[in-house]
Amino acid sequence: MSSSWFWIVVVAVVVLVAILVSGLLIARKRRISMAERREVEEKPKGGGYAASGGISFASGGTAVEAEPEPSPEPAPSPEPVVEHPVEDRTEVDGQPAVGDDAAVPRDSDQRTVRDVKLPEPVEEEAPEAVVPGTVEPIEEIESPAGRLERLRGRLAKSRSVFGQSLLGLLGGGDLDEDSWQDVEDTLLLADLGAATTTQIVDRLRDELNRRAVRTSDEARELLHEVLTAALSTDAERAVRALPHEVDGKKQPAVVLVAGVNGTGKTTTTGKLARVLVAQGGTVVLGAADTFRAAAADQLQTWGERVGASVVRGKEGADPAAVAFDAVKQGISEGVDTVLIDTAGRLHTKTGLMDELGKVKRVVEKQAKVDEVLLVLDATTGQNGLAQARVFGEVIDVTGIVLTKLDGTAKGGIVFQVQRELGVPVKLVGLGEGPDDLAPFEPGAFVDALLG
Ligand SMILES: Nc1nc2c(ncn2[C@@H]2O[C@H](COP(=O)(O)OP(=O)(O)OP(=O)(O)O)[C@@H](O)[C@H]2O)c(=O)[nH]1
Repeated sequence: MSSSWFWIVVVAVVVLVAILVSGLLIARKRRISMAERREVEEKPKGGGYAASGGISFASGGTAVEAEPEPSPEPAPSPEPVVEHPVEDRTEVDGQPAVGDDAAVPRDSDQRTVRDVKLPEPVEEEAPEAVVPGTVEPIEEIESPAGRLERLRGRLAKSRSVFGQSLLGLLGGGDLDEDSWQDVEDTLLLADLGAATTTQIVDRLRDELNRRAVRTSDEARELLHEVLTAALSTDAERAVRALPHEVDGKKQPAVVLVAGVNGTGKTTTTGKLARVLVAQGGTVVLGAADTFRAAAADQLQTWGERVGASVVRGKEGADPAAVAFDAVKQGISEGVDTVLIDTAGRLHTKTGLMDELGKVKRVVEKQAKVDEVLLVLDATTGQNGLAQARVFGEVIDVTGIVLTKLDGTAKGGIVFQVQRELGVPVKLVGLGEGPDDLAPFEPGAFVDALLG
């Protein structure tokens, strides 16, 4: 019994020792595996790749002065970073967020031309000048160079839709049929008319292939050349408004200004008088618009302003009689130019159109009409062309004045008017101001269109 108890105690001790030893081994094994795992977790992310600094972003526009990025680390990043316009953005933590570009344009350069307000040209204060024979001081006229600069600014509207889209299309090199269709549409939308558009597109296609145009500068040069050529004419663009001699006696130049209502005849007559007087000429203004009393008053104001005498009749008087009197006075005073402002008339009213023919015939009883300027409002587009055709049948139009070019994105009407009427555009009206009249020069005009 005692020996059996002895063996039971021995076996129990052996089992206890075995359990203790294996428990120790398992515990040790577990400690090692946990320690190893901690080691793996402590490895740097990215498989051990360590960048030397933060990623630098730069805006696409003008370079902004670099500033070190604020960092939680004591040592600032050596890499320059671009200032980040946080206040302009939707997110508040200063970090890029998905889609935030779509919500807020970060780069002001991305704004379209339409959003930009063009600065008005700075008006220089005109010094006073005195016309010989008058005591009234009159304003000095802006130089022709200044007026051309104004043309550039005023045509900016046309430029944004016309020049820029054409340059965009052509500057890209080889054009597919869709792109050529876009070029054609742009020209038609700018009122160049079907015939002129076809001519210009054909020419552009030929030249684009021949010259292998690749850059926007080359495209601009080509466009400039083709458009200028489409505007050129053999006809004289000078306004015939200077005196000449008849039988050894000075004869004033007679200029008749015609057009439908509201195109800007009176304003153009006044502006023209201003240019002539500023060049030292003497002018008589004939207010042959006897339908609208205000028109004669308007011309009278212009006369006082520029130092020209005005001949006017009673309201409803025969316009031909007023025109006759104006020329008579001009001859007797020995002035250089007689400018006759006629009444606006609808080109569809045969009676009024006939009357215009009569004005010319009556005036020519004493002096030749040297220039018949037809004033067309550029904003009326194709309608202006229809007017011009009818006027051309009644009186011999010798020059076109295209007014209100400042108010239209369709400067292209110039091309059509000249091509279809065979009459040169001589002057362009660019606003209501006294100096907003400029000579028409194809090169300068195309320059302004293309920007
Ligand atoms: N923006 C702009 N306005 C112009 C231009 N030329 C004339 N105007 C304005 O067009 C309006 C009509 O001008 P008028 O000179 O009275 O026109 P009109 O042809 O004599 O008019 P009627 O006597 O009614 O036949 C006026 O408000 C002018 O200031 C121009 O080149 N640009």
